[in-house]
Amino acid sequence: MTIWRSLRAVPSWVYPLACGILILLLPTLGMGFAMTRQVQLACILALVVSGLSLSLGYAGELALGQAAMYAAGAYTAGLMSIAGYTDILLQLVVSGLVALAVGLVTGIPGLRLGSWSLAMTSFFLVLLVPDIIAVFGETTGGRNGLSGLEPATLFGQLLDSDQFYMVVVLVAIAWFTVMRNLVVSRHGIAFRTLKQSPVLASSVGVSVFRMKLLGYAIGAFPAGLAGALFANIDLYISPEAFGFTFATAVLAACILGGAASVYGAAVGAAIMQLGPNQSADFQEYALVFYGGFLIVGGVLLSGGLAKLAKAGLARLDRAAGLTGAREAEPDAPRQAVDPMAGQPLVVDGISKAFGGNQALSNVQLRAEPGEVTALIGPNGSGKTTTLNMICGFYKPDSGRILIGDSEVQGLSPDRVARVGVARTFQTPNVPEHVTVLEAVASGRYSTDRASMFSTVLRLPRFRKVRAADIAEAERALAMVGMSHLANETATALPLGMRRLLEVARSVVAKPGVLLLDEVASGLDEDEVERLADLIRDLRDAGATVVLVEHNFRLVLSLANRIVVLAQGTVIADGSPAEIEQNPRVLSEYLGVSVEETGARTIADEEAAISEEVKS
Ligand SMILES: Nc1ncnc2c1ncn2[C@@H]1O[C@H](COP(=O)(O)OP(=O)(O)OP(=O)(O)O)[C@@H](O)[C@H]1O
Repeated sequence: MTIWRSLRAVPSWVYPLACGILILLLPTLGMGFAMTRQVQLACILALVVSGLSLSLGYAGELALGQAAMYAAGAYTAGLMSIAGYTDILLQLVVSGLVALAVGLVTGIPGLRLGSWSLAMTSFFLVLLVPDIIAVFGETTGGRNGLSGLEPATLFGQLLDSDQFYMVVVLVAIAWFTVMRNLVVSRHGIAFRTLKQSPVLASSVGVSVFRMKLLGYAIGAFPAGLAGALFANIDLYISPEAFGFTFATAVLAACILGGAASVYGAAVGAAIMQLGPNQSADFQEYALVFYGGFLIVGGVLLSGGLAKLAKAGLARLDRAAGLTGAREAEPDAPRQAVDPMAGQPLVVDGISKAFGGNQALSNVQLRAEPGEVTALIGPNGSGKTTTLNMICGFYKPDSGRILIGDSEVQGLSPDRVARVGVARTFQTPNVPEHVTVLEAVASGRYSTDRASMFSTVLRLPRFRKVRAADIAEAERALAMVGMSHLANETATALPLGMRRLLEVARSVVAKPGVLLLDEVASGLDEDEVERLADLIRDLRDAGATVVLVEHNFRLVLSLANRIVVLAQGTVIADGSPAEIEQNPRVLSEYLGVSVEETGARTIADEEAAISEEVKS
């Protein structure tokens, strides 16, 4: 176990890099031509599969178009070679960019239409590839294939087979480094968040359309690189290599290795290429095999080999005492809340109808910095619709919403988030496979931008933003008393902790307006008390807090101002003392009249009801 601990102390990127270097040296270790050719084909397949991982495993978009982008890359390189541009670096760059362009052009309509459209358009794109190649037969060689390619060169020097092998492996190492850097970054977390919940992603400032398109289009780039390398292996390409069977093989390798895993793509591709693909009989029945595997593997091997490997690692870590199921410490001390620059929120006469259902009519509400404004009302009265309207998930039919001086009605949710609105959800929404610290840091996506370019190259800008993300997330966790849970898996936390995590994620970007949607529901009394203290601290630090809550006693203890909704209209707006005595509120909210109850307040009524429930 000491050995295991020492091995785990080594940074995790060292192992795949060491594997890559070993593969690079295989010819010098005596590996023969036939085998090195298979290794090259495995690297090429791994590049294509890795592109699919990005869009399917990380951005959550099923798209089979990688085969078409692979073809685009191969034919670009092939035509360049015939035209005398044999430099492999030039071919790689141009083929990658052409594939990226194909990804962008084919991804935009598919993603605009939403739902399964990208899966369908990319599926048809793959089916069309042989026909497109045939239509441009004079240039592409049509169904007979493209021959007459010149051997690849590098800086004017002809590459022999060993040197070309090194190029293939180095390109694969370079791409997997890029992929790893992208995934281990705020963009990688944004992809995971998007896959889990587009609503959550947009509420932290991620543009869902842009991010999905980026996932699909960036995934096209390695397919283009793979195509350029493939064209130079046999110096001949034919349309059959890019058909539906290949697309299914890519999908099968992706599922086998684990779609949401950087190196799973390489493992899945290696197994496919060095295993079944070697048999001529298999080639004949490949589609049946892949189809069968996708059905069985999709069910039995969800998460792929990567998931099994992670489970094995976790078990060994536990055995070595490196991690342990840590008990939640609800009484861990909280740090003070940093000053917050809250903005006034004005909801000015918004109305919204869903078909014939008038969910909101002329709703007015105002929330000030340094105050808790509670929004209450019976089920279906329009509280969540009002929050969704403020966040940009619904567009009001009429009326205005102002955050400070900025009008936000009609803006998309990610833009509203960037103006400074943060929220928690009725059911805590936490992405899978991320740590508590990463989940909290994801709330800063719309602040301190670090481009994907600076991220994959680990430029100073990326390092600066990452340091700020970690520092702010640590402060937010200390503020909610969860510092000790920073490295735990976020989804493994109990409900109360996940609610606190959401509060931390909401405040980490110092929002102008903080919307808390039924944040106390499902919590026990101690947890509610702890949460109430936190909300008070946030209020005192200057935050503008809007609290949607059914727990009326909590509302009374926290709110500076209460707005009561019933059937989509504001029926009362005032201080807790005023609202508590308001006869209309009493009758609408609890369905009792003042005559029946004497001069009792809502809190009394709630207490009486909960007594009845207990007995
Ligand atoms: N997307 C939608 N499509 C159609 N109707 C909707 C939609 N969202 C909300 N509604 C309707 O709008 C009205 C207000 O619902 P809303 O969820 O805002 O109420 P609420 O006060 O938040 O209720 P609860 O306390 O149960 O969460 C309801 O009649 C609901 O059916």
